[in-house]
Amino acid sequence: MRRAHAVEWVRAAEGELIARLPEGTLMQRAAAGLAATCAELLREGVPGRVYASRVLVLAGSGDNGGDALYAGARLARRGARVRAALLAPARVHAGGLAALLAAGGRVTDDLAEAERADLVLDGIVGIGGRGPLRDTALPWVDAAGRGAATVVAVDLPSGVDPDSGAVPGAAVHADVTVTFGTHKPGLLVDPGASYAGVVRPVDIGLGEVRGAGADGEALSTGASGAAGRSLRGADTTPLLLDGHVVEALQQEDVAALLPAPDAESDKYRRGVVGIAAGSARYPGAAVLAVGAALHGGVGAVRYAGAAAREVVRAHPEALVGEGGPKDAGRVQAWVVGPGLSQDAEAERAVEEALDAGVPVLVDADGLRLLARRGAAPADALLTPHAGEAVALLAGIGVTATSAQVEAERLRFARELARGYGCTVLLKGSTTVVTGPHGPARVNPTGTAQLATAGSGDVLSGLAGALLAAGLTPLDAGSVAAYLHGLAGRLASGGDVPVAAGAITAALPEAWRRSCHSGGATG
Ligand SMILES: NC(=O)C1=CN([C@@H]2O[C@H](COP(=O)(O)OP(=O)(O)OC[C@H]3O[C@@H](n4cnc5c(N)ncnc54)[C@H](O)[C@@H]3O)[C@@H](O)[C@H]2O)[C@@H](O)CC1
Ligand SMILES: [K+]
Repeated sequence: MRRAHAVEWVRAAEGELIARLPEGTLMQRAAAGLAATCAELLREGVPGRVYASRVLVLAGSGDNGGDALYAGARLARRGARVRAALLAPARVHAGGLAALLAAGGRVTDDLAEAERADLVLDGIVGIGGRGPLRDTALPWVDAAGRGAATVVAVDLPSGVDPDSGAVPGAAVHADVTVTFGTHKPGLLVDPGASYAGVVRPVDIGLGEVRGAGADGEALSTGASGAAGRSLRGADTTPLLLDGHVVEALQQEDVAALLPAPDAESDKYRRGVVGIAAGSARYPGAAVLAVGAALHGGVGAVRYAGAAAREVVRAHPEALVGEGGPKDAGRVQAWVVGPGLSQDAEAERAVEEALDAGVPVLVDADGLRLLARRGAAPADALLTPHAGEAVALLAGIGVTATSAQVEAERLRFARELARGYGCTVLLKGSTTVVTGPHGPARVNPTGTAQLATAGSGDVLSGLAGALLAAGLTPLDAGSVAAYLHGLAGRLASGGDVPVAAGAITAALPEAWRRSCHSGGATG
C-alpha cells in the first residue's frame, strides 16, 4: 500500500522525532537523500556526471529552501557548479546558505542561469506553502521551463497544496519530486499529482515514530471505520489523525482483496449481484452494467427492470426479470441507477434497492433521486462524477460547482461521505474512494481514456459485483476503480480512444494481471 499523510500528521511525527535527535539531523537526512537523487539524475542525463554540471537552487524562505541549499552544498562538494537564487534573501535558511557558500556555491540573480542549468532544485516552498507561487518566483520558474533542465521538486512541487492537491494558480511542473518521510496527499491526487512527475520517497526515519509508517510499512490507521483523532501519548497508541491518511492500492493489495472461489463455492455462495438499471429508452446502461458485473467475481447476476429483453439478448448468462428489485430473487448487493431515468418507476426501484437490507451501490439517476433524501444506508456506495457530486452536495446543503469539486476532490468526497453517512467513490481524473472516517483511497491506474460514454456503467456493475462477493464498500470501490483503470489502459494501449465495451472486454486480463505477481500499477 502506498500511503500519504496530511501536513498536520507529518508535523506531529516530525515533532516527535526532532525531540529525540540532535538538532538538524532530519534536515541533513532530507538533504542527503535529495542530493543522492540529483546526482543519480545528473549521471543518467545529458551531462552524464555530477562534476562540472550546472545546478540551480531556487530557495524560498523556509526549511524547504534549507533542504535545497544543503543538497546544493553536497553537489558542489562533488564538483557541480551550483548557483542559488534567493527568493526572500532576508529570510533565507542561514545554515543552508552558509553551507552552500562554504562548498563553493554562489548566489545569483541572473535568470539565464535557469535557462542553461542541467538541473533545477525547487526549494521555493514545501509543506508550509499556501496559495499560488508568489511573483518573485515566477520569472525563475518560467525560465527553468524554457531551458532543458531536469526540474526536481523538493518535498512537493511549489504551488501545489500539500493536503488537497489543489493548484490555485502558477505552480512548478517537476520531472521528479523527492518527498520526505511519506507521500503527501497532494502528490497522489489531481491536479497536484500531474505536476509531480516521478515521485521518489526518501526515508528520513519517520518509521521510528511509534505507529508511523513510511511507504509500505505498517501504520495503524484505525482501518476504515475508526473515528479516532490525534491519539498520541500512551506507548501503545499509534499516531492517528482521522482523515489524515490517503492510500493508493498497489497490485499486491488488490491481489489480496480479489474474491477467489474455493472448492466449496457454488454460484450462490460466490454471491449474486442485482442490477436495477436502464429503461425502455436507455437499455444500454443496463447491458453495460450487467456485462461488467459478469466479470466481477460473483456466481450470478440478476437484472431487474425494463431492459430485460435487451440484457438477456446481450448476456444470456444473466437472470432477468421485468419487475423491480422487490420482485427479484435474493441478492447480496444491489446496483441501482445507471440509465434508470428519474420517473416514478425509477424512484420506486431506488427505494426498493435501498430497503433491501443488503449493500447497495447507487449511481447516475439513482444519485439524483438520492439527493432528495439527503441520507443513505451506512453500507451504501455512492459513485458520482463531479456533476452528480454537485447535486448530492446540494442535498446536504453544500453549494459547490463541478470545477470546485474537481479542484478539491479529497475534500468534497469526504464531505459527501460524512454528509450521507456512507462510502463515496468520486470519479474523475483521480478517482477518490472514502468512508465518513478513516483513510481515503486514490486510484493509481486511471487514464484519461476512461472518460467515455458508458464507462461509469461498467464501473458500477463491476463494483456492485465485488460488493456482492463480500468486499466492504471501500474495498469494492477501490478495487473496482483499480481494475477498471487498468482495463482502460489495456484497451486503449496508452492513447487510443476506447469504447466502454472494450473496457469490459479487457477486464479478465486486468484481473489476471492484478492477481499475479509481476505488477500492474504504472
Ligand atoms: N519539519 C521537519 O522536521 C522537516 C522539514 N523538512 C522540510 O521543511 C519543509 C517545511 O518547512 P517550513 O515549515 O519552513 O515551510 P516551507 O519551507 O514549506 O514554507 C514556508 C515559508 O514559505 C513562505 N510561503 C508560504 N506560501 C508561499 C507561497 N505560495 N509562495 C512563496 N512563499 C510562500 C512562508 O511565508 C514561509 O516563510 C518541508 O516541506 C521539508 O522540505 C525537511 O527538512 C525534513 C524535516
Ligand atoms: K518545493
